[in-house]
Amino acid sequence: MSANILDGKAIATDIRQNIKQQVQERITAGLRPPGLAVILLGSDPASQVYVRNKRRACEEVGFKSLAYDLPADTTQTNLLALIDQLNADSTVDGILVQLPLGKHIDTERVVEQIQPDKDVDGFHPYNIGRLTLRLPLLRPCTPHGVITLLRATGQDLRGLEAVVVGASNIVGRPMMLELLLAGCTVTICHRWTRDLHKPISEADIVVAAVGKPHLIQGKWIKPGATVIDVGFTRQSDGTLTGDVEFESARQRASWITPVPGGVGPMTIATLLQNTLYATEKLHE
Ligand SMILES: Nc1nc2c(c(=O)[nH]1)N[C@@H](CN(C=O)c1ccc(C(=O)N[C@@H](CCC(=O)O)C(=O)O)cc1)CN2
Ligand SMILES: [Mg+2]
Repeated sequence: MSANILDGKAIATDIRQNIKQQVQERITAGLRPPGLAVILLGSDPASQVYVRNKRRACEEVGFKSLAYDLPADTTQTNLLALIDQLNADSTVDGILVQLPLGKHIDTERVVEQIQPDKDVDGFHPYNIGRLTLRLPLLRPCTPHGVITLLRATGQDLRGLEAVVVGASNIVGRPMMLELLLAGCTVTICHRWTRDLHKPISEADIVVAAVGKPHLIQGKWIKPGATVIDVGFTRQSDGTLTGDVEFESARQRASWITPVPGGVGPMTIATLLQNTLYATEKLHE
């Protein structure tokens, strides 16, 4: 068996095209474009790339993009004051602070300063609480993007056994909640999990979100399973490697995401969906 490739890049392109059309319809109807403010502290090269891609994506679909590039030593007080200013700006529908932040900043405090109806990353405790209670509003982009990919396989997700490897606040934990909401039976593995092999070998869906190249061996995958690789590590030769042994997993799975071009592009497409949702459903 050789798995079908779940082409996140192509699916994300379709989503972006669809959003662009909806924005054009808004403009034609005399409505304002959605506005997204993206805040970057410092000059971490990877964060700079992600932020540049987010701003480009905004411009491409016709959103108003507000860019705030602040020095690495910006104080928490000044960052909170900028967020307050954006919270009060009625042309801003979404506010995003690129993570990770420096050690002198309390990330949770910063995230909580963003008004929940403008929290297009879906990281605010209010939005995570809503997702936990089956009342989602703004949902974390990468996990919700993974659900979009799983839906694209055409499978009924209800009753499937899903394993999430990695329990981060950005991906693993909200991924567990999204899969639960979709009707899966979910197991979450983390740094203290003693045996990864057993739950993975029984899973219909494996979502790997650790950031350790080839942590998940291809021979562990249950034949016919769907494998979603959220991890990406840049190797010394510049290539990107996922958490899953791609070639051997591909021989057993029915669907698998590539790295790059799988989950990554879905994160930004979902961010655009969240911003449009905030504009139309939360601010009008
Ligand atoms: N405020 C936030 N910070 C961070 C988030 C987030 O969702 N919100 N997620 C990650 C970084 N991230 C977006 O910010 C992100 C990471 C990777 C990709 C992506 O497209 N990956 C490509 C490969 C990119 C490459 O060549 O390096 C892929 O997998 O195809 C998009 C967004 C942490 N911070
Ligand atoms: Mg910190």
